[in-house]
Amino acid sequence: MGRVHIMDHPLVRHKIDYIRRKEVGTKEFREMIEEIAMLMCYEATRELKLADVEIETPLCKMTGKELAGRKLAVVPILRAGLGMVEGILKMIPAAKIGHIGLYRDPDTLMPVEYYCKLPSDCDKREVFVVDPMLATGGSSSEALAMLKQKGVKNMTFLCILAAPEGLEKLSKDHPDVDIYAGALDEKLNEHGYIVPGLGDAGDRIFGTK
Ligand SMILES: O=c1ccn([C@@H]2O[C@H](COP(=O)(O)O)[C@@H](O)[C@H]2O)c(=O)[nH]1
Ligand SMILES: O=P(O)(O)OP(=O)(O)O
Ligand SMILES: [Mg+2]
Repeated sequence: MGRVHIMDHPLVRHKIDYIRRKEVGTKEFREMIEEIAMLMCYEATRELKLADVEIETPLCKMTGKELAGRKLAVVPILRAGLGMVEGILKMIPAAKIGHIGLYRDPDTLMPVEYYCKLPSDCDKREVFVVDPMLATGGSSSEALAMLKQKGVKNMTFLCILAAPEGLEKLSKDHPDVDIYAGALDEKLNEHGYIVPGLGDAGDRIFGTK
């Protein structure tokens, strides 16, 4: 059964509540999304497997540890997920990157697919799927389903803000996937926006509004 982890680190909380402010501009918003993603990645990789490795320090030989097991991939849901990629790569620089393009139809709130390009060996990798906003859960649930169709079995989903509705849908549709959320907000409004939220993450990251 996948687990839901709501971050409780003071740095994450401080940074999230900072960028919620409507006066925070594109440059600062983008930089802080990256920093939050980096901190969340640190937590979400806690259970990666290690193996022994023989090394030599300037003083002596020792048995050290190195990452072992499955290789990693990061898959942002376009566009907004792109804002989290650099932060995650700071922690796991060797990860490969796939892209899933989904936009949310403004009337139906249903996800519409427009792009999918994944590493060819994605099915053998541990995949971190990222989108800053888990609102209705439609986009992230669809993205995870697309990845499962390509044979991916090991996935973790990371978002910066989650609404209760999205968390419920995603954990019901994909009970095998661990979910990490920077903060859990109160509700969705009638347009499917997270409240209190931070607005449209894609527009704030790319300055398109
Ligand atoms: O407050 C919000 C809510 C949503 N978004 C964008 O929508 C999708 C996720 O919406 P779902 O309803 O969960 O499919 C996400 O990719 C965001 O780009 C937002 O920016 N702000
Ligand atoms: O989910 P949307 O429609 O908000 O997409 P984008 O991330 O491109 O703003
Ligand atoms: Mg958007």
